[in-house]
Amino acid sequence: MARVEEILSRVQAEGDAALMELTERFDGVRPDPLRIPPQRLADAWQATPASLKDALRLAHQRILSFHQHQLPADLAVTGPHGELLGRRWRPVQRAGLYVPGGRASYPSTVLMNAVPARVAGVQRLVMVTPPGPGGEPHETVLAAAHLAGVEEVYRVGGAQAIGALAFGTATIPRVDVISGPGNLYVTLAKKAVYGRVAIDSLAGPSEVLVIADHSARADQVAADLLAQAEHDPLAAAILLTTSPELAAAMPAALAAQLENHPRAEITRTALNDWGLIVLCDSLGRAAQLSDCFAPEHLELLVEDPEILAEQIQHAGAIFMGPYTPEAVGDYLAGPNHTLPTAGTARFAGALSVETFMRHTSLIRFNREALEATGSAVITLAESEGLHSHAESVKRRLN
Ligand SMILES: NC(=O)c1ccc[n+]([C@@H]2O[C@H](COP(=O)([O-])OP(=O)(O)OC[C@H]3O[C@@H](n4cnc5c(N)ncnc54)[C@H](O)[C@@H]3O)[C@@H](O)[C@H]2O)c1
Ligand SMILES: N[C@H](CO)Cc1c[nH]c[nH+]1
Ligand SMILES: [Zn+2]
Repeated sequence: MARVEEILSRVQAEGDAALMELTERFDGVRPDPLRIPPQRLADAWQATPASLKDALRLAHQRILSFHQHQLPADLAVTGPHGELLGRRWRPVQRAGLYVPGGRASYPSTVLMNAVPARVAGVQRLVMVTPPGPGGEPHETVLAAAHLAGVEEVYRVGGAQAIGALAFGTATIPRVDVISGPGNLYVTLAKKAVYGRVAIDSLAGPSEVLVIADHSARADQVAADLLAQAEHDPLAAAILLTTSPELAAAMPAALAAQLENHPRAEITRTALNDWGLIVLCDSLGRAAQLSDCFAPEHLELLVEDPEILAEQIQHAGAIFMGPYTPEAVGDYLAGPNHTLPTAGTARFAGALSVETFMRHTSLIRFNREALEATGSAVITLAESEGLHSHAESVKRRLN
């Protein structure tokens, strides 16, 4: 946090100059100019191989149709005296979309950020993402931005990008909401700027917790654990199982898939530091332990996952049954893959259309309503010692 605060202070004080200098230091590239020309996004889409275009279109379509169901409805309630009480939803004006890009590239996160923002009706989408070693973000990230209708992309990442979106610089506009996942620096920066801007959640290094019984296959459990461990050395991969045979088979199953693994170093570090296999005496006990951790992703590889899911209180997303590897949720199931981590699923949920909206209360009293309730308002105001509050009602009633 001390490092992040130093980065944020520099961005606030020095603006674009700090973005150049910090990106050069952390990403090895001076991003001058910061903005990716809009035509580059269209060109990247044109250059995308047909099979990848099809996969992106399928993901986009499924994510869009799921998020369209999330649009919240306005509320209009008539009180007992005919007074109007309501709640009205409106989009924020500007959204900052963080797309990670340090240890892997995340075109899927472009879609997971941009689709709900567009469904919400946000006017201006400002995407930030770190430049790769060649100086530009990954080609497919740019292509996905084009597909999702994002035109404004800046090649800056890390805490400095979050600072730019929160404070604004000469080039990057200050936004109302920052969404999107990232590593520890990004996540702590979002936490630090919260209050100046809204954020979706603390969606940091990935986590998976698998609850498995005797019906689960060791190789599939291993693949699912490795799939999150490979994101980041700080990723967590935990298995809670009631099957001694499965627990005993796991070390060999993991080792086999780690052989010649292209991301073996990151993955091994994550497993060593944040990996765990726990033998539980019942599925109920496993559910309790899972709730203590409140995982970002919870997989239920058990005979009756729906019954077990009912017992779970805290999880960012629950994946049920043998045909639901967590990876389907990462890419195209439909619900958002940007999810709270580090125990914050106790009080936060997935990025959604509401992330990019806020609601305003509406109240319209008529004379009858004020006459019926005014004396109670006066009594309450006087009990709080707030003279003019009471007066504002009295002057209408008299
Ligand atoms: N929770 C979720 O919903 C979710 C979804 C997708 C990805 N993720 C997570 O997102 C993260 C992506 O991380 P990443 O690193 O690949 O990309 P990233 O874009 O989050 O971070 C890269 C940036 O970190 C900064 N950085 C790196 N080292 C630094 C240092 N020593 N000091 C200051 N800044 C530094 C650099 O500016 C760099 O641009 C992973 O942790 C992954 O698990 C989470
Ligand atoms: N598992 C990540 C969320 O923790 C999301 C993701 C994107 N691409 C692959 N995985
Ligand atoms: Zn993933």
